[in-house]
Amino acid sequence: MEGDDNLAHERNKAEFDVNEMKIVWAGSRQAFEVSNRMSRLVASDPVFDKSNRAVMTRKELFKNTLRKSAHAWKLINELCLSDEESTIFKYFMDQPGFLDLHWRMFVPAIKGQGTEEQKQKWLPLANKMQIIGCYAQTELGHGSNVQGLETTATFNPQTDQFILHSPTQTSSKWWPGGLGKVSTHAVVYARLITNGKDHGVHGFIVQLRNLDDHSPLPGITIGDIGVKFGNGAYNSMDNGFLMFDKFCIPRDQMLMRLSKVTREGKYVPSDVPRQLMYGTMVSVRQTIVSNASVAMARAVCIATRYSAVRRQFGSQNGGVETQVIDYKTQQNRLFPLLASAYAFRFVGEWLKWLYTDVTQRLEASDFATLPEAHACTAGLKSMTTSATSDGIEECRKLCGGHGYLWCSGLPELFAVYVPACTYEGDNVVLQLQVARFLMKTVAQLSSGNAPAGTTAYMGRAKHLLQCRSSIQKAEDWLNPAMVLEAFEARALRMAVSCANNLKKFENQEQGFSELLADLVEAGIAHCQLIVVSKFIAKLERDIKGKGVKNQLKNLCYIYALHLIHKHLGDFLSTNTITPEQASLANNQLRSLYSQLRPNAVALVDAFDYTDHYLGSVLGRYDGNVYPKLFEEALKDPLNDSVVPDGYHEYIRPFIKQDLRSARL
Ligand SMILES: CCCCCCCCCC/C=C\CCCCCCCC(=O)SCCNC(=O)CCNC(=O)[C@H](O)C(C)(C)COP(=O)(O)OP(=O)(O)OC[C@H]1O[C@@H](n2cnc3c(N)ncnc32)[C@H](O)[C@@H]1OP(=O)(O)O
Ligand SMILES: Cc1cc2nc3c(=O)[nH]c(=O)nc-3n(C[C@H](O)[C@H](O)[C@H](O)COP(=O)(O)OP(=O)(O)OC[C@H]3O[C@@H](n4cnc5c(N)ncnc54)[C@H](O)[C@@H]3O)c2cc1C
Repeated sequence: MEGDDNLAHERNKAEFDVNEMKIVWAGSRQAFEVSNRMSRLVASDPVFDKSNRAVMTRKELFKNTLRKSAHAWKLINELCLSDEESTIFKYFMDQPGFLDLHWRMFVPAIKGQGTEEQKQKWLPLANKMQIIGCYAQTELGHGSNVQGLETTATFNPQTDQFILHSPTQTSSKWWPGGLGKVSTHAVVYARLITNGKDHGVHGFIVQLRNLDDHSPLPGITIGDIGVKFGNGAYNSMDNGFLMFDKFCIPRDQMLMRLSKVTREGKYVPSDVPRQLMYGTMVSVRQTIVSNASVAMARAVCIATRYSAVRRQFGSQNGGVETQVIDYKTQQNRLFPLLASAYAFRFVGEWLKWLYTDVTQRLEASDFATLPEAHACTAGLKSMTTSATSDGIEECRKLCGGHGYLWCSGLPELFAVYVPACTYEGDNVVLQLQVARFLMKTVAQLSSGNAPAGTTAYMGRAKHLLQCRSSIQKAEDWLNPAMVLEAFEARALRMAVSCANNLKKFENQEQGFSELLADLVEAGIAHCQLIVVSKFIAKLERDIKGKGVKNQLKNLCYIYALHLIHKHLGDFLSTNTITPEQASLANNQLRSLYSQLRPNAVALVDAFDYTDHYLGSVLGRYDGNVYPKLFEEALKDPLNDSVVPDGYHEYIRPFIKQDLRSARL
């Protein structure tokens, strides 16, 4: 059977309304319409071609990214795209570049931390891209430990200026995207010093380059930090370094919405939590969770379509071979990833709601939910990006040898995606923030304060610490209350176990250091509970379309039960379930895989990705894999000539046994 016949046959088997599922995936009919229109607008424009990124030199790749960015900006203006449309348009451009940092970090940092006057001055320039900005926080010596940054901003009352200085090599800014070659400005984080006193890290708007000829301003040393992981991939981004040599900026360029420095040099501390200074990171972490579902879906779409096209073994007497998607091992690796894509989509929707809610509360000076918002954004960013990076790599392996080809789309996707485990907060460091939050919540349980939000379940500690799961047969694992209870009991018991172990240490910080590995596991268990509970909550909503809810139910329970299988040690060692109940979960999982199987291709079609966005010969909508693999191979520059360059110098001497003449 040809690839296109395979996929057409798969699509005919679907038991649900794919068009309605597309709307559930997009979040609303309107969101679907925008996403569909923007992705096709990008795909139809030859400037956004991505086919030769792997064979471009770094300079070519970078210049091509500038070209794409300029073209995108021109189209956004000509077509009067809304903010929502232009964000999605840039996303489907699928080209990491300075625009990401300008719009996602520089502009939000000014919006969140600038005074009204500062916003009035800087935002119109930034919104029209008359200045281009980046987010310069990380230094050569410190990234995770923000309080350990070394760059100084010393107030000089004589000139009413701050003097920015990099006192050591390790204080050089290192990593900011867009800094190396493009940005004219940056929001720079530096230690504020007034009257010889260090007030800790604060944000400043700093001009870096001359607006006429783009040269760095005197007192500024700046450049790109060099080639990063993978061909093409994130190398389109100019991650940069920056050093200040007593560089002066006016006082009104300190971001002063939170704390201030007066004309006399008096420091006026913030009367709101100083952590609001970290607000830009919280906002980006929230969007990274939604992006995780997109990246996971992209990899899964490629692996699912290819698994339906690919056949190996199983033929008798020359008949058709088995589609590899029919092997239970393939399903056991692939279907949980498909379920994870949907799970991350829905938790991303919820996190967006939570973030909007906390933002509105902060505007009304209600800071009560800030720790929860920080824990959720940090923990879910960590959990979903780790799972997605691993998932993309698993999808590559699911595609066998061809998955290793650049044109499968998976190596580049992995190389672009994997730094998400590090940027915007290292995943272990962020998960430890969740653990701290959990330890505080557990410590307060005896005080009578009922925990709220995502830790509300801890208020039922008495029950959850001693309950035994009442699962008796495999179908019980489709009971939402029973599944939730298992995840709640496991998460609570792991957190309480850490808290009890902490008590054994006289010094709590030392205890925390000793127990770091267990604390991370407790944080992950809590985050997995959040994802499962938000998926279950989604099923309780009104979901339209023939068979759509049924498919979502299958995916939800596949997500939950595969986690039980993967983290069985946690569930058994906390006595949350018995080995027999675990075995029933496995039986149920196998049955769910069989139910999902005929719908697999339609479930990835529901992502509505264009072939342009997927960028994969293996994941093509028409399944026409083999002829296109040949086409791609023939395009490789090595195939430009039949006899390769270097033949006469380095190959012929071997064959003719005249190695003395080889030019070594
Ligand atoms: C194939 C091609 C595909 C192409 C695809 C293209 C698609 C593009 C999509 C792109 C998507 C996104 C683009 C993003 C681009 C990424 C850019 C990356 C940018 C960066 O990385 S910027 C730098 C980020 N840096 C960090 O994240 C640093 C991490 N560290 C910290 O955040 C903190 O320092 C900390 C570790 C969390 C805290 O450390 P510490 O405890 O020492 O901190 P403090 O003493 O300052 O605070 C203590 C107190 O405060 C609480 N707290 C900490 N942070 C926050 C917060 N943000 N909000 C609220 N509260 C906070 C902390 O919990 C403590 O509370 P406690 O006292 O214990 O109650
Ligand atoms: C592609 C990319 C883009 C980036 N873009 C930007 C940008 O635009 N702007 C910007 O300012 N920065 C940017 N960064 C920097 C990024 O935010 C930092 O690299 C990140 O915050 C991690 O910090 P680090 O590099 O100092 O890691 P480190 O903290 O040095 O981590 C090294 C190891 O130590 C472990 N570790 C560290 N602290 C602890 C602890 N307390 N407990 C247990 N383990 C610990 C970590 O888990 C990790 O395994 C970017 C980075 C990358 C890779």
